[in-house]
Amino acid sequence: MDARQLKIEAARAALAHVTDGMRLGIGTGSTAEEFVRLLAEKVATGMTVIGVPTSERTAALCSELGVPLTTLDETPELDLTIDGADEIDPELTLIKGGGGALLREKIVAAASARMIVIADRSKLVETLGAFPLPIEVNRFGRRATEIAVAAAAAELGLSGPITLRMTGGQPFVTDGGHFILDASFGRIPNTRALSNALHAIPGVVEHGLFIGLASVAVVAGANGIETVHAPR
Ligand SMILES: O=C(CO)[C@H](O)[C@H](O)COP(=O)(O)O
Repeated sequence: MDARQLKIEAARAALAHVTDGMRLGIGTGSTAEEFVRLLAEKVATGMTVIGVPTSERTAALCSELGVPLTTLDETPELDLTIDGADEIDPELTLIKGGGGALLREKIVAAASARMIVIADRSKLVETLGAFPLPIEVNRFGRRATEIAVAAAAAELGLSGPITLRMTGGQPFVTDGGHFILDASFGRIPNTRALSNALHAIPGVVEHGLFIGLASVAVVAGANGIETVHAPR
C-alpha cells in the first residue's frame, strides 16, 4: 500500500468515530485532507456535522467539498477533533506544525472533548524530536526570541540549529500572521519541561508539542489499522 493509501485508511478508520450531529475540529495536512474528503462523502449522503477548520487551507477544502463550517467563537465546545501529526510517541504526546497550523490546531484540540490523531506508521516514534519542533513566534523581535529559545533549551540540555521557516524565498507566515522557527534539538525526553520553558518566553506564541491532548491514535500500516490509546 502506498503512503497516500495508508493516510486514507487511517482517515477512514477515524471516520467511524464520527456520529450524526457532532461538532468537529478538522485538522490540517495531507492526512487530515483525506479525512475531509471522506467526511464530505458522508455529508453528501445525509450525515449532519458541523466543523471548525484548523487552517484557511482546510477551510477552503471543506467549503469546496460541501462540509458545513462554523467558527470556534460560534461553537466554542467541540465533541471531537481529528488531525494528523508529524510524530507520535507512546504516550500520545505529539509534534505538530509541519504544515504551519499548530496554533489553531492546538486551540481547536483543547476545545474538544476528544482528539483522534490519524497517521501512517512512519509517524510513530519512541522519543519525539527527529522531526524539527515548530515554534510559532511573533514577528516582532524574532531574533531575540530565537536566542531566548536556544538559551531555554540549553538549560534543559537540548541544542541544535533553529531555523526560520521559509517559503518561496520569504519567511513562512502562519494564518495568525506569525513566523515559525523549526528547532532541530534531536531527542526531546523532557517534553513537559521544554513546553513550560518555551511558554515562558514572551515572543513565543505557541509550540508544536501537544501534551495530553490526543486520546487515541489511529495508525495505518502494512498490516492494517492499529489503535493506540493515551495512558489515563
Ligand atoms: O501539524 C500539522 C499541520 O500543522 C499536520 O497535522 C502534520 O504536519 C502532519 O501532516 P501530514 O498529514 O501531511 O503528514
